[in-house]
Amino acid sequence: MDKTQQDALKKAAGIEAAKLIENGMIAGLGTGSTVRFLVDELGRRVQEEGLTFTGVTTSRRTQEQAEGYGIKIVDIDDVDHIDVTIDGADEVDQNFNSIKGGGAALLWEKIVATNSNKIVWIVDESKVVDTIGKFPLPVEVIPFGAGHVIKRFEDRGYQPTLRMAEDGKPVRTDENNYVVDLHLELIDHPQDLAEDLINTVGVVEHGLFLNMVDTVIVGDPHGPRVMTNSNK
Ligand SMILES: O=C(CO)[C@H](O)[C@H](O)COP(=O)(O)O
Repeated sequence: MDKTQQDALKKAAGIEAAKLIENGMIAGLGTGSTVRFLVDELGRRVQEEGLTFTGVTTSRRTQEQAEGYGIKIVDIDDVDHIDVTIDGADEVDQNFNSIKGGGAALLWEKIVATNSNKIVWIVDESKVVDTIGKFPLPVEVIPFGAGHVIKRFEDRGYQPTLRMAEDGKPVRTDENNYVVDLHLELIDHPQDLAEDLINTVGVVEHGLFLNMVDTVIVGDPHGPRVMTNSNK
């Protein structure tokens, strides 16, 4: 699949998901290129159809895009609930285990998702896999002592790399932390890995989102299809 085809599938999933947002809702808005299409469509509905809703965003990038359309964005601590969060994902398997954080927004994404009544992900079909792990697993790490955390990951065979920006400096998250990507190829025991990572001092959060999502809208050449998680 080339990028144009992939973008068309991302866009179709984003437009489909935008239908879930109704007047008066509080909606979590994710991060990434698929979510950009979602926010474009929500912006269109706000401007052309008079849709009114309040957004909580998972990154400053999404906040800027949404506010550009006149969508009201508030701080997560200014709302007592989030009706639904719509976000992208990097990989998702049939058990609804997923890797997120390709866009370095995993920490806010997990906080917003954890505080949402319903979680929806929008992906193109290439993101649906048998077993997660081919996509490098992002881990958000405190800069102080990050070299030692990376060394620990190396010792455990996780094949870590510090994510670098185009300016040659480490990528910084919205919380000013680093992102370390683990090149694991196959994650057979995601729960064990998640526990190991979160118990490593210096790790703030990891990109394993295990059985959190309710619905995945998959951009498919035959039209968006829905995967529903009945085991959550
Ligand atoms: O987790 C994310 C950002 O941290 C994104 O949702 C994920 O990387 C998918 O991005 P895209 O829609 O660009 O493929």
